[in-house]
Amino acid sequence: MISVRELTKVYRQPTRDVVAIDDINLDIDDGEIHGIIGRSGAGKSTLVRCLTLLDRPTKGQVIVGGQDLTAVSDTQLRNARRRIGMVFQHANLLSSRTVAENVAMPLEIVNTKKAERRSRALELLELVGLQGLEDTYPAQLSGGQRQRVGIARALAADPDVLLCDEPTSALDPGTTDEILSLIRSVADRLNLTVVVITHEMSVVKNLCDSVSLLEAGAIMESGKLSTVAADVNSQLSRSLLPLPTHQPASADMVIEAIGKADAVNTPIATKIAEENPVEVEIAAANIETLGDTRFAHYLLAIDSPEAINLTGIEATLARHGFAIRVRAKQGVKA
Ligand SMILES: Nc1ncnc2c1ncn2[C@@H]1O[C@H](COP(=O)(O)OP(=O)(O)OP(=O)(O)O)[C@@H](O)[C@H]1O
Repeated sequence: MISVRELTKVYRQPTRDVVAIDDINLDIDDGEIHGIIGRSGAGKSTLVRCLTLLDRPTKGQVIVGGQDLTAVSDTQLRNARRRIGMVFQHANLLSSRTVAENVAMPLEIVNTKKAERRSRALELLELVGLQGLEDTYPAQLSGGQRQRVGIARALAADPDVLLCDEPTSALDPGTTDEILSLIRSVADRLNLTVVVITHEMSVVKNLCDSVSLLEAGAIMESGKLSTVAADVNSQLSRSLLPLPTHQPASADMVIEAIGKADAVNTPIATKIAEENPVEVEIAAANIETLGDTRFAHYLLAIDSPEAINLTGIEATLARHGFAIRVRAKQGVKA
């Protein structure tokens, strides 16, 4: 549905060039909700502008529904943009217009008749849970309600793609949860492909099927949430399944292990101790559900009076479905 190929954006400045987007490749399937997470300055805003061609990429392609937006005429681009609904951090509603008129604005631009605009607005307001508020004004609404209006407006022209730029960054945690479940439910119902730009891992955890980590304009990691989380060497996994910060001062060996699904039910410390001549302590643990899958992330402190046979421990963990990363191994057999 959405393919990005070798996308690059360089801002030319008098003294230096700023590479804001650096050779990005990305494929997002139909109906998928993809999160792009990055810190301030990572290039998120530039990427959003390049995805909609509001900013011309220096190089590369943005292909939406089989159409390369970098290679079409201005008229074709305007039409293509109508298939992409935008949700912003602040709903950016017009204060002089009613809620229904705000929702219908994308239809006004394409000269849809007034009665039809009204009926579409009412339908969408019901979809986002704001029935009865059609004739109120934005100032009479809460932040969460305003964002619901923003979502309804993004859906007015019946898009295939929803591009959400920090959709919950201005909201409190409870309202954030409500807006994320609304995005999920409209995406499912209308079979939308969704791109969510965020700096918050909780948005990725609660909403997305897949994720990319953007750093200094480049994608460092990308994949399905369940695959990325299970990768013990992944930077994203460490943020998706964070371990408590208080961890053991020392042990002969310290291992991080991540398992998912059935592996979560295994008493892994007992299994290691049964199969290897060592003592095992679970020094830190995090058990979480991402999407439909349960994950266990452990920090195992292993001690032994003798040199430790790492291969044996690795075999036990692998047999029970755990991927591991050895953090410290002063007690390991050479
Ligand atoms: N118009 C511009 N001219 C020059 N440099 C720019 C321009 N827009 C962005 N940049 C630079 O590109 C890089 C990426 O900026 P961008 O605003 O896309 O990051 P961001 O991840 O959206 O950050 P934030 O979350 O703080 O908005 C930064 O180094 C920024 O200074």
